[in-house]
Amino acid sequence: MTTTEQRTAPAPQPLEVRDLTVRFAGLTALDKVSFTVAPGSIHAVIGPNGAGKSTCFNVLSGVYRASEGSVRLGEQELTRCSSNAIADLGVARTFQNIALSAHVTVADTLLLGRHRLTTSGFVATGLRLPSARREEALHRDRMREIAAFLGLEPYLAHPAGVLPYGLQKLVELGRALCMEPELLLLDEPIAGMTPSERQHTAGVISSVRDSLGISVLLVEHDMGVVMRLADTVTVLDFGRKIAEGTPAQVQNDPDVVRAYLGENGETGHIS
Ligand SMILES: Nc1ncnc2c1ncn2[C@@H]1O[C@H](COP(=O)(O)OP(=O)(O)OP(=O)(O)O)[C@@H](O)[C@H]1O
Repeated sequence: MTTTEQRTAPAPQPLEVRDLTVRFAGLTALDKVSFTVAPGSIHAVIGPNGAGKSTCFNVLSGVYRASEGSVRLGEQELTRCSSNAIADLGVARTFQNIALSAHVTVADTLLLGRHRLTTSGFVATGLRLPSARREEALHRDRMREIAAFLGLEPYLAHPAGVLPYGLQKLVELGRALCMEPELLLLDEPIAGMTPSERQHTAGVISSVRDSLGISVLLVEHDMGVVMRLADTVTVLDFGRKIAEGTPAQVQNDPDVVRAYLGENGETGHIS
């Protein structure tokens, strides 16, 4: 079995966030937040503006350091790991503000996601030794499978940065999937999309769970999509967890309704 194949089916493990606290010069952005992302589930973190969602996301992906608390993927403690080390442990993230190059094809952008799985050394790759060529072919095959899964095959030879925004977001998702993660962190994956792009991407996200068995943690403002996709929803408000449960449970939770009512001053309806 090749290294590539070994990395494609990691045993699913829970992500356990315990008493996560983040302080920025006197402001407590996250206050003892705990939740568990069950293996193979879609877990959403929602909350009004400034609730602490991005801060949480940035700690989980190693961009911010926790002031207190722990984040574990199975037995691995992530809180003191760099972003690269967290990616090596099987956690891939997408970025809200994507910046894909107009000079790099979709295929090469997706292949960037396979970089950390490449085992051939610099010299073998540079000299195009047979072992390096075989490995490259395996990565290209897998990249094509992932592109087909996302519906991106027709665009493989196109420059990524000039595609419509919705397709660029799918390329960004594909780059993360090419890392063969066991946990995918999606930061507002459908923001800025047209209704049909939103529908397609929501379908892709549920297939990531159902067909690939990858756990998904997402931060998303579109409540309709969150309520349709998520198995579990954690609700933050002013850095604290105020509710957690199935979409139906949190939708009817008085604290959640109050938090959103405070924000929009109108209906407090979450849908
Ligand atoms: N790097 C930082 N330095 C100082 N304060 C920060 C920093 N990042 C976030 N904050 C503050 O932490 C709090 C939580 O912000 P965060 O961006 O995590 O909320 P959010 O729920 O993602 O909001 P939004 O939905 O508007 O993106 C806010 O008061 C914000 O101003």
